[in-house]
Order: sequence, then C-alpha cells, then structure tokens
Amino acid sequence: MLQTPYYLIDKTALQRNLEIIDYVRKNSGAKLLLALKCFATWSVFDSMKPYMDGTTSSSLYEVKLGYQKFGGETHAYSVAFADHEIDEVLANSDKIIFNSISQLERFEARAGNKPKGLRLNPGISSSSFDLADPARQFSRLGEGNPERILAIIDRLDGVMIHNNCENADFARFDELLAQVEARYGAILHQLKWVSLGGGISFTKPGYELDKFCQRLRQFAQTYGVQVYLEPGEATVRYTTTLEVSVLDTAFNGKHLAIVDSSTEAHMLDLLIYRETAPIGNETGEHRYQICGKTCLAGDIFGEGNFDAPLQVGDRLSIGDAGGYTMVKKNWFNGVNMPAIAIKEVDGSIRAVREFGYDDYVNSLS
Ligand SMILES: Cc1ncc(COP(=O)(O)O)c(C=O)c1O
Ligand SMILES: NCCCCNCC[C@H](N)C(=O)O
Repeated sequence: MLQTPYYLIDKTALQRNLEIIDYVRKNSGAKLLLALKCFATWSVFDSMKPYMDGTTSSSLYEVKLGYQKFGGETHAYSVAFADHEIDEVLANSDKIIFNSISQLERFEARAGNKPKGLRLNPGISSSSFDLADPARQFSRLGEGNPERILAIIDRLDGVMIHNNCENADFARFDELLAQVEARYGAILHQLKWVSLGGGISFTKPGYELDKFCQRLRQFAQTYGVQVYLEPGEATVRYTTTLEVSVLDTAFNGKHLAIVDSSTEAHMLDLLIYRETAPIGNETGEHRYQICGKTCLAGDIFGEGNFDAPLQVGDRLSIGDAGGYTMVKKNWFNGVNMPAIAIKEVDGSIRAVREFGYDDYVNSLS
C-alpha cells in the first residue's frame, strides 16, 4: 500500500467528465481547452487529449507545459506578460490573449502574425465568492469599455470572457451571455473567435447540457465565431481524493481526528473560500472533525460520519481534491507533499510522483 498522504486520480471518474466534455464539443461546435491553472497533472494528459482540444494558461510555465505535454491548441494568457518572457510565450503558443490594451500595444509587434486576443470584462458575473469574482469592483481582469475595444478592433482576432465561477445554473449563464451580447454585439460581429472562459459547472449531474450546447451553437452562428470554453474544475470535479491516515484522535467537545496532511498545504481552496471537503458517509453514527497537522488553528478539512470510531492508522479519503490542489500545494510547516497516484480503470493504483526531504530543501535556499 502506498504511504499516505497522496492524491488519487481515478481514471474512471475522469473518463465520465471527459465524455461530457466530448459531448459538448460535438453538439455545440465549441472547442474545449483544459485550464491548467486548475489541473496540470500531466501524467493523465494522454487520457485527456482525445477528448479536449488543447490547453489554456496563465503564465509562461503553464503555456510551456500545455504546449509540450498536452499539445493540440495552446492559448497563452496572463494578467501581465513580462518583457523577458514574451518571446518564449509566443514560441510555445498558437494564440496570445492580452489582459489589457496596454499589454497588446506593448507586445503586438513582437507577436507578429500570431492570432491576438484581448480579455473582455463585461462587469457582470456569476460568483458566490468575492475573492474569485472577475467583475468585482476595480477589477484588473480585462477591458470593459466597448468604445476602447472598438478603437483597436482591427488588431484583434478574438476575445476571452471569463465571468462565471462554479456556475451550475444554465439559465444564469444564458442571461449573462445575453447581457454580453447586448453590450458588445458590435465587437463580437468583428471577431474570428470568442472564448467564454471557465467556471461553468456543466459536468455536474443535472446540468442542462442540451440547452447549453444549443446556446453555444446559436452564439457561434450569430457572430460567425469559433467558440472556446476553458473548463478547469468541470474537467476534474469528483475525480480525485486526498488519501490520508489518522495520526491522533481527541475529544474537545467534538471528536477530532488529526491526519497526516493539511488544508493550507494540500487543499488550500478549502481555507481561502471557507469551504469543507466531502468526508465520510451519510449514515455512519460516529461523527468526527478531520483536522490537518499544521500549527494553523483553523487547519480543518471538514466533518464527516463514520461507521466506527476512528483509530490511529485508519485511512480516510477526502473528496473532490482534483481542482486547484496539486497546482497549489506548498511546503508549509515542512509537511511532506502528498504523492500523486493514479487509479487505473482496472482498479490498480500506481504512484506517478513522490516527494521527500530533498524536494523540501531544494524549494528553499
Ligand atoms: C481565464 C480563466 N479561464 C478558465 C478558468 C478556469 O475556471 P474553472 O476552473 O472554474 O473552470 C479560470 C479560473 O480562474 C480563468 O481565470
Ligand atoms: N470551491 C471554491 C471556489 C473555487 C473558485 N475557483 C476559483 C478559480 C476560478 N477559475 C476563478 O478565479 O475564476
């Protein structure tokens, strides 16, 4: 058995999401690019490639990873590119999307004939989290003024609009898109492509997939554009667990179990968005709070029910640990990083990356 902690990517579960992705691209005509900021575990890229059209990125390193390890179509985007990285960004991408008109003006000559896009910020969004709301007040994420965009439209091939965040409601997506069309229609008609970003939870059970596909197709036809989507979370939701072991138990008014991992180091989004992870089962009679092993008082994964009292050495699975986890893990408190393992469709499990003291030392100097 593998030593905990480790992230366990279940290829059967991943396949379920990939088949929905494939359904969407076939029925909508959209191209779907993996958002590497969410998930960049390249060991499973070979399984993903047949179902997705390529990758999109937020930095030089992501764009290089996508170009080298995933292939297909590679979109380069960054909130701000630096002088010293732009040539390498261009050499490793098929399209470049600038966050601002000033970045476009600065780098367009160096980009030459490479298709160029601009991030458009419509000032409306669907996000329950201020932290992740691209349309928050004073947002730096994209250009919103239609006159300013129209003034440079002949220098653009496309735009990227990312204004959904964990939006599982098709009607809300549709409504937001209609508002974008009303305000930016004159711009959309002059483009070759439009990326509608990520943040759409279309792989969730019950999502109105056919209406979604139809809406994307209609949008593409109205403006004569190729539509792109950039799913991160939707690609990997419910595909991965964080496998941990109980190191200690206690009772402090609640039953506690301390495990060999940490929210801050290994599932950071639980902390920054104040969420809890799926843990345990529905029916167990023994309820525990599952806690990380760092010094942070609030290092808590969540609470769950178990069939029997937890004992030191018990192994637990912390759910939904695929998105924004492996890409964000860190060495806080010197806690060893979880290994990365893959569960094949035949049930066999193999580790594809393990970390140790040398990696910790080499991350510092
Ligand atoms: C531009 C862009 N595209 C795609 C995504 C992926 O979003 P999600 O993982 O919610 O699908 C993000 C998230 O930050 C983003 O900023
Ligand atoms: N589950 C907690 C909310 C996660 C929000 N995801 C944020 C990333 C996203 N791609 C964004 O910033 O738009």
